[in-house]
Amino acid sequence: MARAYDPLFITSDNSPIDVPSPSSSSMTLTKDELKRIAAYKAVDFVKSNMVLGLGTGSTAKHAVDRIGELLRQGKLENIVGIPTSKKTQEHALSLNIPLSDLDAHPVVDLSIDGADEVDPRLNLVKGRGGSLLREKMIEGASKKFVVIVDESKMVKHIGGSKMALPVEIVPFCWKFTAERLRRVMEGYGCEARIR
Ligand SMILES: O=C(CO)[C@H](O)[C@H](O)COP(=O)(O)O
Repeated sequence: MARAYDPLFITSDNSPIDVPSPSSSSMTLTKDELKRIAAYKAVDFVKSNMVLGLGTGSTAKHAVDRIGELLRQGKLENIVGIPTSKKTQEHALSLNIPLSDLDAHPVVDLSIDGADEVDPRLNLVKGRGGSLLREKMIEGASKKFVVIVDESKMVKHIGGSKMALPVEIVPFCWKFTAERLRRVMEGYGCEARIR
């Protein structure tokens, strides 16, 4: 059962994992420190010889940092990362994490990423960081997907944060697609807007 820890962990087999509460000392952890603690915990799932999907965003960045650190220390070996964005690609390269793609590695052992919203049934909104398509491709090809979120991402229902729902479209005739989306959303109080 999920407890009110911040952050909360969930895995693709739908079983929430409790993370020990941050230090009980009087030290107050910032949101970014909590993200880092959660991200490091996610990296506990990483073993040598894995093909890893590397997520995008401020939370996933901590996981990539940790993977780089463990490789440098020799605690992890023979890791191949598949980045979900150009930004993550550059970051992983700066940490000397060997990279590949889905053509060369169509099966991914584990992906680690953040999310924008999570509902009680573990439905997610992802992609506000702008890498929705790559994330869906890489994380969809993964045997296991660890999602790292803090409490601010937990919503009663998808859309609960009232923030934009990302939809990635191809540039070709984008106005046509935007109009189709507008029609689909008609009556739901949404507007389709290009970011
Ligand atoms: O989906 C994503 C990128 O497309 C991110 O995982 C999501 O936006 C969460 O980002 P952050 O960890 O910075 O809050």
